[in-house]
Amino acid sequence: MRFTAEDIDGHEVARREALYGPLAEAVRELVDATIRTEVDAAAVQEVEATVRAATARLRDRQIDGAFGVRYTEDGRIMPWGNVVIGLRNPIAPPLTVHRERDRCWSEFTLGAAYEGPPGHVHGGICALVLDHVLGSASSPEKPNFTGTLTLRYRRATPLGPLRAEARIDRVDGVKTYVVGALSDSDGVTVEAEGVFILPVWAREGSTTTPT
Ligand SMILES: CCCCCCCCCC(=O)SCCNC(=O)CCNC(=O)[C@H](O)C(C)(C)COP(=O)(O)OP(=O)(O)OC[C@H]1O[C@@H](n2cnc3c(N)ncnc32)[C@H](O)[C@@H]1OP(=O)(O)O
Repeated sequence: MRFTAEDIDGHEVARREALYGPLAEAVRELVDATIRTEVDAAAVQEVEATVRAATARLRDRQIDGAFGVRYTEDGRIMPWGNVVIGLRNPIAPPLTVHRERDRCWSEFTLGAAYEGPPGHVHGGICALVLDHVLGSASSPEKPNFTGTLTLRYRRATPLGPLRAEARIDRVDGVKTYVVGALSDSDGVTVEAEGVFILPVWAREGSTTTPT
């Protein structure tokens, strides 16, 4: 498991955010446009060549494998490759998760890239978002892992503006039980319950390391 310390200060973090955030946002727009475009064949082929050239340019220099979770010496976490919140991940909507004591919530919009049933969010994407928001609520600091996630899809979730929220129900040793929901403007679409578990290597007195 890749947790990496980066010896950089707040200014450097901000510089990288300002550099890579707009790139990821531009690629999100590209994904949306790729799904929805109706331009002619020549224009599609021209854009394909442009995109392939842009990808090759970025690959001139790249890391091996995934981004991992990086952190600075002053404790700032940079989960920039994360599929839900990652600043550098165009697949991430991305969510900004807010916290207040034992509750977390996020308001966000899911567009054409997240479609399952026509005009509606894919059920796996609902699970993805709820897993992350419930997991965030389960612990402000420690890296809890999803042990069990149970969902009840009450009605289809329309693409568009949505809200996910979660709160701790109870804590039992290394297990934190969390409840939450995904909602649109008409109310709850998906209910969720999760058991989040502190992995062995993060437990008090553990001498094991993340694998
Ligand atoms: C940037 C910040 C982002 C924060 C939000 C992140 C949210 C997203 C979270 C994820 O997506 S994590 C990725 C998906 N999850 C995994 O890949 C987990 C894979 N499974 C594991 O790593 C281990 O199986 C797990 C850590 C879940 C448990 O293994 P352990 O060996 O640590 O469990 P252990 O045997 O010590 O059991 C501890 C307790 O948990 C219980 N338990 C174990 N596995 C369970 C399970 N799967 N479900 C429910 N309970 C479980 C077990 O019965 C026991 O209960 P008791 O204390 O009452 O005896």
